[in-house]
Amino acid sequence: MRPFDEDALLAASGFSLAEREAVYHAIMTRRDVRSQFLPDPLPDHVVERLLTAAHHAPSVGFMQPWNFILVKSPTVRARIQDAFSKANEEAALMFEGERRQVYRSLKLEGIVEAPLGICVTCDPTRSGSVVLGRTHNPRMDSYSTVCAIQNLWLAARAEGIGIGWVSIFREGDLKSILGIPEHVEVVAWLCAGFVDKLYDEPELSVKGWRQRLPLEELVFHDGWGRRER
Ligand SMILES: Cc1cc2c(cc1C)N(C[C@H](O)[C@H](O)[C@H](O)COP(=O)(O)O)c1[nH]c(=O)[nH]c(=O)c1N2
Repeated sequence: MRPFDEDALLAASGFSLAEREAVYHAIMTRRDVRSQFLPDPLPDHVVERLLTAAHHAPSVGFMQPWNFILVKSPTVRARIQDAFSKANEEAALMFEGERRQVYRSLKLEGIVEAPLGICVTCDPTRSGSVVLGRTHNPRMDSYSTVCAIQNLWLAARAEGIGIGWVSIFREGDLKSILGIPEHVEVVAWLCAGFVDKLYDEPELSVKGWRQRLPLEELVFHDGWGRRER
């Protein structure tokens, strides 16, 4: 049994205290960015670091189903924003009354403001039809792609780059604008750009849309709903 002594745990991790704190700092201060993007272009070598972080994510059967479509073209980004606007109007109508008003007041994308868009896709055919670990749940390839996105998001935080995930689209619109093959899934449109400030808390929480749930309500022991240890 490992001792629960903090110094021993740290020594066993192979991380210095500062390194460990840096990991948690990136996790706790990462934010979804919609409107604080600076216009400066992102240097290619920094984008390369973000993509390398993404590419080191875990993936089911090590299938690495992702692709990253880097979109700098303002014209293409304007078309993507049109696709968002159409879907966002449909989305607004799904909320009732005052909630619809609040929804309409939220800024939910920075597609044109951010100097780089990254469309992250998942190719379910990447390593044949039978994939180790995906045999009984085909969604595992999408989950793997989401792991890559989270790696990129955290690396971006450490680089002073904000990321905003936009998902309010009809997938077919993005596919036709970007020429994505039918069998490939669009997982995310990420807005990326330098930021000089970030919200301390999720913007949706600051703006009263929804608050963070207490962790203890979400943790069960030895079965669904069991809160006692
Ligand atoms: C799969 C997925 C899809 C979306 C998001 C996230 C994820 C994980 N988020 C961002 C989301 O609103 C945000 O993560 C939460 O509000 C928590 O805030 P922080 O990320 O901690 O700042 C998001 N935000 C937004 O403004 N427009 C969007 O379309 C989406 N879509």
